[in-house]
Amino acid sequence: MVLIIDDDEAVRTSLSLQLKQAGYLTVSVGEPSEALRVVYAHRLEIILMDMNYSKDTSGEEGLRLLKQIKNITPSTPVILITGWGSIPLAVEGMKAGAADFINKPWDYKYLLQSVRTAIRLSKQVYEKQSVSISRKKLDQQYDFSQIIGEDQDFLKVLKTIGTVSKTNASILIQGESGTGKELIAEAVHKNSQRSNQPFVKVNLGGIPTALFESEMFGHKKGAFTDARNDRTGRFELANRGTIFLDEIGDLDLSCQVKMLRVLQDRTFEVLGESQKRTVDVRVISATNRNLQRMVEKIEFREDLFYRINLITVRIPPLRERPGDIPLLVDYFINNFKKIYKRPHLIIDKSTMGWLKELPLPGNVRELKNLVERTVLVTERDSLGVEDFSAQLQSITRKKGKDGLPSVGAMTLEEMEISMIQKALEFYDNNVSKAAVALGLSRGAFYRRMEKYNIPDEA
Ligand SMILES: Nc1ncnc2c1ncn2[C@@H]1O[C@H](COP(=O)(O)OP(=O)(O)OP(=O)(O)O)[C@@H](O)[C@H]1O
Repeated sequence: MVLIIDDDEAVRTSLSLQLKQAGYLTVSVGEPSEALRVVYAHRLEIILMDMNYSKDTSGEEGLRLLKQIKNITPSTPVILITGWGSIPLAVEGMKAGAADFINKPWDYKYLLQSVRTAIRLSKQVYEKQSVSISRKKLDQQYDFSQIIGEDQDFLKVLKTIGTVSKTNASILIQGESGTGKELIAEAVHKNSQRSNQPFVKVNLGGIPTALFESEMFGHKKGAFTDARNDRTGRFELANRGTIFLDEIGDLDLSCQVKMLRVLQDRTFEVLGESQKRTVDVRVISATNRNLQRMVEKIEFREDLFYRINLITVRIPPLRERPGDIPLLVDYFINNFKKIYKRPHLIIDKSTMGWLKELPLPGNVRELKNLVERTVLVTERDSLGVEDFSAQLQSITRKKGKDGLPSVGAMTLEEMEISMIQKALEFYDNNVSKAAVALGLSRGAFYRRMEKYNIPDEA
């Protein structure tokens, strides 16, 4: 798919028409924030983008957007298109990673040639990289023993974290729910020089704002009414080791300031104590939200964003790496053989093929739960499509007396994702109608779509 970004509707329409005629699928947007949403949600062949989005004709906005895109998806080629083309801007754009630079009004033939060349070159680079990343080689260098996957995009993630694990660089792990963010964070720690020191996980989404400081920095007895004893904060517990800040996108603005302070100078104050304490931690953060977009909407502090993402990795959702599904299923089955003492469990090839086609919005976690439930419920050792599909239905359709799935069948988040997808399907991707049906405003509905990376197909 080709993404076209231009604030001029006429340009979007004519580019889209010309590319469609040449056989490309296109999606067009009018402003940078929308563009980033598409970049996060889709795998794109190429991006064609304007350099100016307001009255300012310096091309600065375009350069900023280009850098953001390259940060998210370095391998996707980007062609810059502008009516104010100038050599210095072209040079700046190429330096920032653009594949080509075209002036408006463009020549149709040249445009197509440029698009084709950029796509071909990026494929060649991709293939070269594919050859160079081998799972075997990575396993010789690093300990990724609990992590299954051979997809090239996934291996790129492993290669990056392997390379940076020995440094103290802060890492931001982005990915949908259940893609293995925590597993990757643990692997960074395991492969670092801090591996013998603590790895402390904090679920920031689960800490009420009022308790944030006491939880993160600790308190002295009597610091506030309920402080009956001294308490050690998470940062101190992680001293000399790694702190894993999960769901960092859920932190509210007041807590973000406090987090920024400790991350900036590695000092903090225990509640009820006036002296500052120093801590030595490596910081790994994770989120399934689009932080870049939150920064634009002033929901996430830009300074904190830059502080946590010296290195960013995006774990591809399972639907982008279906080839890993059989490997994961085999791995889970082998584990369950031991755990449930069923040494003869097997799955035939056609069942594996069927599993590969499943949408699995809950990613690896959903697949693991599905396999486990099927193993538990099926008495036969040979597991077939009907056994898995019965369990799938039991998640999506089995209702308790009260009309809800049975407890343990689904997490609240999985239910929310399923309901949003169902409403979109029912209303033929009409977001307004789907939002009303679920009792949400359009904005709130979009925020959830973005949170769960549900693409806007309208
Ligand atoms: N590549 C993988 N190989 C083996 N197991 C995996 C892999 N990825 C994920 N898992 C397993 O799937 C489950 C979910 O993984 P994890 O908790 O790391 O996901 P997450 O992205 O942190 O999820 P959330 O965003 O909901 O916190 C875990 O049981 C984990 O061990």
